[in-house]
Amino acid sequence: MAKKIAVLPGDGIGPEIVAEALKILSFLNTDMNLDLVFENALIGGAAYDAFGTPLPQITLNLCKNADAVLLGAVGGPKWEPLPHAVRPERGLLSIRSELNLFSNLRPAILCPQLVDASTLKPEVVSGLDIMIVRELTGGIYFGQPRGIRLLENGEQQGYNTLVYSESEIRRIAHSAFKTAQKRHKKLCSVDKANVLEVTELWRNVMTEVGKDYPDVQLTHMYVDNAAMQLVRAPKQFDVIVTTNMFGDILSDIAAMLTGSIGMLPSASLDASGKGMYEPIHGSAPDIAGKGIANPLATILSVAMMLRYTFNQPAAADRIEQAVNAALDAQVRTADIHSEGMVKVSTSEMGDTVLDALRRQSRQTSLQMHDSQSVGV
Ligand SMILES: NC(=O)c1ccc[n+]([C@@H]2O[C@H](COP(=O)([O-])OP(=O)(O)OC[C@H]3O[C@@H](n4cnc5c(N)ncnc54)[C@H](O)[C@@H]3O)[C@@H](O)[C@H]2O)c1
Ligand SMILES: CC(C)[C@H](C(=O)O)[C@@H](O)C(=O)O
Ligand SMILES: [Mg+2]
Repeated sequence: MAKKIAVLPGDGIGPEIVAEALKILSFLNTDMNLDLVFENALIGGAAYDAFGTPLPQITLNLCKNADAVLLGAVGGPKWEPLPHAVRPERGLLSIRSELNLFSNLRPAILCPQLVDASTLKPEVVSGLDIMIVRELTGGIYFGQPRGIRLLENGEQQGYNTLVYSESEIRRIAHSAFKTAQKRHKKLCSVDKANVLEVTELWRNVMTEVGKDYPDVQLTHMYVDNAAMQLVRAPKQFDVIVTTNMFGDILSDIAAMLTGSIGMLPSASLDASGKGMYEPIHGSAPDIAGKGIANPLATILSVAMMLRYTFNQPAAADRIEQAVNAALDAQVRTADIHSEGMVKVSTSEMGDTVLDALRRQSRQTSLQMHDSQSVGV
């Protein structure tokens, strides 16, 4: 049976980068008989403008009935005056929560061609390959109570609540340990257990779950130190597991180690492996509509979709190889451009990746032809 992908372009550069990712996915769908079908829906500010809510029921139903979701980005200055409950960002939080996408994988990999684009010295970053596992449906993003209230003395007070239950910590811990087992078996849990009781519980549960994974070396680090260590010596990390808000911040830091926030993809998974795939960056209002956004984070998110939800590692490998080939061809969007490279637009970058995929197909059919000829 065909597998359905819900496509939510969102706001700002969202539609521009999703269009490039769909070029790639549609080509592979035909080339590799993946049997995928696509259906679009509105989310974020675009949904608010059409329906008065950032997550309309029709979008939610589509996503619940889909096998995977591809999302661009949401938000922008146009919707900033709105009350929080209907802001574009709340649509994104609601879909993550409604689909139970508690495990957010954010790989920070430095492509060798972009060593010069990294903010760090080559010897500090070359070969960088770390995975941030961010808890995505709990913590301060969702804790109640929240709001802004009027105090008796007449001043306003803003408040949010950082809460984690043992079961929420335990499930992200298992997800992180399993991720580490498939990599270099090193897991660093990042918290603020010296100050926040909730993350003392986080640390205790991580340690307890760690007993089920004796092959994984577990360490703990405070978040302020982790931010510093990511910039000082990022290759000390293999897998990092952390809370919703700390993961949000640390992944933007890690993005710059890879050259640009436009390079970092993500997978947000539920317990069954169903997932939503999106770049970690936002709607980039400052460059929206200019055709200069980097689509590679979204294209690489599609590779994660093929690997994690559709169990198509060969198709995922092809995308990653094609992205490498595009970088080898020295084309660069503005955010990763450096002297001597060819500056390209969003769609030209997508086309270059597509050309590389086409070349792979031709090479494969030539090889098949050659081996058949030899057989004759
Ligand atoms: N997942 C999401 O949908 C998501 C993530 C982050 C921020 N946001 C929202 O996006 C809006 C803008 O937020 P922000 O400016 O803080 O963060 P942002 O990630 O949108 O942009 C930060 C900077 O990075 C640049 N940038 C981002 N993506 C890029 C790309 N693909 N190619 C080249 N440059 C890129 C932007 O031009 C900007 O200078 C806000 O409304 C915010 O809430 C949404
Ligand atoms: C837009 C916002 C809700 C979102 C988050 O904080 O999770 C974004 O920053 C991200 O990293 O996906
Ligand atoms: Mg973020």
